[in-house]
Amino acid sequence: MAPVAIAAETHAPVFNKKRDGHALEELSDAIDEVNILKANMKQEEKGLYEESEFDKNKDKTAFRQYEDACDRVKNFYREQHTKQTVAYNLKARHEFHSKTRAELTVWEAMEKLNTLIDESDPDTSLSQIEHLLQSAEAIRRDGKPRWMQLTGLIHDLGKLLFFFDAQGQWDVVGDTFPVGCGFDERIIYGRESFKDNEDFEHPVYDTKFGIYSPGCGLDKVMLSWGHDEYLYHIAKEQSTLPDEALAMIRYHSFYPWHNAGAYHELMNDHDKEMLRAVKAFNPYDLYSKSDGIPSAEELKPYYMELINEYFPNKVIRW
Ligand SMILES: O[C@H]1[C@H](O)[C@@H](O)[C@H](O)[C@@H](O)[C@H]1O
Ligand SMILES: [Fe+2]
Ligand SMILES: [Fe+2]
Repeated sequence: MAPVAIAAETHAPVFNKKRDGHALEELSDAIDEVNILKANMKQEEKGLYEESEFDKNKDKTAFRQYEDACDRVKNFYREQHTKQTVAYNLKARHEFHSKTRAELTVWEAMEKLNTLIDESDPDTSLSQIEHLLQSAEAIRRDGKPRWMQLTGLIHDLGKLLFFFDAQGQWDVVGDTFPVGCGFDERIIYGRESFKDNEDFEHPVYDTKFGIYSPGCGLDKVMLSWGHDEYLYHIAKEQSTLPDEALAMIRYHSFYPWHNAGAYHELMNDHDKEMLRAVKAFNPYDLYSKSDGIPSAEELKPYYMELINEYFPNKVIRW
């Protein structure tokens, strides 16, 4: 018997490159399509303030332990609390409004951020794109509104500042606090950590209301300059995100306010409503840091659609 006939009788799986290669390609295209459809399936949306499942099983005592933090974090805050002054704040705001630093899509901005490791953060050493996707995915899994999922995805994009006008990380990352009124004990490492700041014990800037007045509203208050303030201005001008989203962006690092209850006497009625929104956002930012690492490539189609929904111009002026 000829060898060819034996192969045919035993049905040996002979790979035919032309025929089978094509079938494999089609199969892999079909799998890609199913994945994209799955990612795009719109879930039932829950309300912003509806009870959340997300942080129920998180050990909250495992986060933000600043007394036990490493020197990298302690040194960061010593420098930040020394250099964030009224004078610097005015200068940084002026510089911000004076030019466009770059033109990038939201996704390109996320990719650019990928090399930055945040020195102020005791809870994660992941790259920023991973942290952004973790936050967005936690919000999405909980069925929260689409605009909030997008807010999770972009909330730290202001850290791009580091690649533009920043003087280090101290004017980009870390918790925020007001300048121009008294440094509150509830800021990380307390008042003592401001002793080398030129505004410390200043006759106006370091008094309870300083340059502000009771109930004046946080819009009038200069928060220390960094990623929140920077992205807030960009999102306010270039997106259609609602006020709650803008507040989540502007105040998410203002822990002395949203977490420790400081500076409440500066709030107006609108701020009281916004405080609820910021508090609803916070667990997804903080506790998602211990979740698994999401795959940017797989999630990209879903989030691209969200980005296009709220940023009418594809290219953002940074
Ligand atoms: O270290 C972190 C980090 O920089 C975050 O992006 C910021 O939002 C937090 O407030 C801060 O504690
Ligand atoms: Fe942040
Ligand atoms: Fe964050």
